[in-house]
Formats: sequence, C-alpha cells, structure tokens
Amino acid sequence: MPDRNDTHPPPRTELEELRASDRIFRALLDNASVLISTKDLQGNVTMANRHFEILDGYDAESFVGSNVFELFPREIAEQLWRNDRMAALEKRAIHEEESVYHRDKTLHTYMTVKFPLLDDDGEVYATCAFSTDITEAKAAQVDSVTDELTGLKNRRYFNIRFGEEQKRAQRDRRLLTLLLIDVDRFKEYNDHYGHPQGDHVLKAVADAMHKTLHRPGDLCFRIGGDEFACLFASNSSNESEALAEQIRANVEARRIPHQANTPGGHVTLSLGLTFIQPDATLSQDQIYELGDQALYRAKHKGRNAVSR
Ligand SMILES: Nc1nc2c(ncn2[C@@H]2O[C@H](COP(=O)(O)OP(=O)(O)OP(=O)(O)O)[C@@H](O)[C@H]2O)c(=O)[nH]1
Repeated sequence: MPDRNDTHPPPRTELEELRASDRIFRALLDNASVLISTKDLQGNVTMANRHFEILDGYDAESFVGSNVFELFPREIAEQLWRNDRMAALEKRAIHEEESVYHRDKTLHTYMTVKFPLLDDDGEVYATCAFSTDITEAKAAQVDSVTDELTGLKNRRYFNIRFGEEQKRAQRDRRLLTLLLIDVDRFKEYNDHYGHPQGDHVLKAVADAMHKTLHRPGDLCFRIGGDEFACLFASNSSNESEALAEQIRANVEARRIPHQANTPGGHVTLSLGLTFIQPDATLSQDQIYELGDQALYRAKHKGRNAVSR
C-alpha cells in the first residue's frame, strides 16, 4: 500500500527517463526553424526534423529512409553529399554554404555545419547536418555594397576591398592598378538632356567597364556621381593602359549625343591610371590622390583621354 503521507513520486525507471528526454529532444527538433538531419554512411536519411517540410518535393512518408540522390536534383545532391563525406572522412565539423529549393521553387542558401556521429569505439557511423537559412542576410549584404543604379560595387565596398587587394598583390608579387574614370562634362549633359537620360549614360559606362574588365579578380566600382574606379592586377603598366584605353574607346564608339562636349559632340570619358608596386608603402588615400592627379591630367589633355 502506498503511504498517503509520502509526497514524493516513485522514482522513474531508466526507460521512463529515456522517454522523457526523447520527448524534449523531439520537441526541440520539431520546433526549430532550422534543418536538422542525420544520414548513414551510404547517404540515406535516418532522421529529419519537421522544418524539412519547407523543401521542394518533401514527402513526410518517404523522406527518412531515402537516399540523398533520390531526394534532390543531381547537382544539389552532389554538393550535399560531398560535405557529408568530408565530415565523415576527416572526422571534423565542416562549415559550408549549401543551396536547396524551397516548396515555392525559390533557391535558398543555407549555412550548414556537418559533423560526424561516433559510436562507442569512436568510429564514424553517420553524419549530422544543421542548416540555417542565410538567403536574406546574404541579399542584404550584397545590397549594402552594391550601387543600385549600375549594379557595380559601391564606395563602401571599394574601401573594404582596397587593403585586401593591396595585400594580395604584394603576396603574388603582381602590379595592382587603380583606374579612376570620370564622365566628361556630365553636369552639362544632365542640364541639357535631363537626369534620367544621365542615368542611362552612367549605366553605359558601367557596361563598358564590365565588358573590358571581366576576369575573376577584376573589380569595378561606382564611387559616386559620375566617378568610377577599377582595381585589377596586371602583368605590366602597358597592359593596364591598354585596358583603360579599351574602356575609353568602347564608350566613345557608342556615340551617345552630348552636344556640350566639344569637339566630338558625344559622351566621352577621362581616365587616370596609378600603379601600385608590390613593395609600395603608400596609404589608400595617397594612392587615390595619385589616381586623381592622373585623372586631372587626362582632363587637362582635352578630355576623352587616358593618362598616367
Ligand atoms: N544623372 C545622374 N547624375 C548624377 C548622379 N550623381 C551625380 N550626378 C551629377 O553628376 C555631375 C557631376 O559633374 P562634375 O563632377 O561637376 O563634373 P563634370 O560636369 O563631369 O565635368 P568634368 O569632370 O570637368 O568633365 C553633377 O551634375 C551631378 O549632379 C546620378 O546618379 N545620376
């Protein structure tokens, strides 16, 4: 007979303890707005939390038990599986961005950490993945360093990248070039043709820059107003000058009418080049000032010109 005065509940069995902790574990998994799953070493899903319902093609009946290559399009499955394999083979946590489609057919980027699960002998028997949607954060990051009108990177990004590029060029012992570009008599263009038309000119300049400087590592910026900049590594100052000349010629060849811009009567650019030697010790401001002086020389030459 239980003692009516005993207020303590009877001790829980080990099984009851396990069930209680499993209930907490399941509740945590199912209410977490992140993707949490495990896979065996053949790539079969052995556990997936409720948040997987957000994924395109998700079917609660068959998801667990299916192979990653049956669940996702081939190139997505390859990317997911590569990171699982790496976590298992290298026995360490792998942090990687992964992309998957949502039910609404939009592609989302996740920051995923994948880590091995070890048995009592310390051997890997599965991998666990924990993925957080970073799509919006990434878009906001891109917006904050992008010029809305031209799609080029903005001054903020120029300031972020300048030091990094200088260090990279020093390490690779390559010549870094800063090219400053300004539209000739743009104030008069705006006054005559109107601001919206002026915006088209700025887009045309951005397009010409992109068409010329399209190697990986080439960086093009709109610094503000009608002022643009490019930062790129090259083999020689002559090679850099030839690229600047291509941008100048590209815009001139578009023959965009600009009646105040005599003598040609078309939109043209002035361009100033500065070369940063791998062992240079100048600050960003000093280098920019040299670029500005080169640009001033191009204006002084009569505009529609490249100067060093
Ligand atoms: N359409 C348009 N104009 C802009 C924008 N931002 C700045 N501007 C204009 O760009 C013009 C820049 O002119 P300035 O820097 O004075 O020089 P400039 O007329 O190009 O003369 P030079 O450089 O000596 O050839 C100003 O009239 C600004 O109002 C923009 O986003 N769109």
